[in-house]
Amino acid sequence: MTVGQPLLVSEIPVPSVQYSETNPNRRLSEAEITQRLQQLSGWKLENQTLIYTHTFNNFIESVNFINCLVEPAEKLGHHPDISVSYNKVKISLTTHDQGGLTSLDFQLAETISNLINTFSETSGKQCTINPS
Ligand SMILES: C[C@H](O)[C@H](O)[C@H]1CNC2=NC(N)=NC(=O)C2=N1
Repeated sequence: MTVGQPLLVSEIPVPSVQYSETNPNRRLSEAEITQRLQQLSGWKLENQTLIYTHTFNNFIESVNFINCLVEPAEKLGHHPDISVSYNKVKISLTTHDQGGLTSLDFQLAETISNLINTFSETSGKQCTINPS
């Protein structure tokens, strides 16, 4: 990754394999959620939803960051709910099909945390979506 260049999303660390399982779409128990949440910094739990709010410098950065979420979401086949208020982006993750949290939410949360860290370190503050 080159500072000043758009961030190539495919360079972002992929979700860890520690939660990979035969059925990542299985609804997790309360105990599993509590355990997994401990390893996820900055996210809070509200009504079977993982929530993360990040403050950027301005609206352009907020929108650019949301664009960075397209590729990982499409790759996982799992999509965040997003709200934007100028420089604040609120990301909510839950598995709508299951009516609760699954491994997919934790995988996506981890990816998003990695993305935010890398995004904030690059002066380009935008992502290039890998066409492949
Ligand atoms: C068919 C398709 O894969 C499903 O509808 C996926 C799409 N993305 C999704 N994203 C989220 N967050 N929850 C889902 O239940 C969900 N379902």
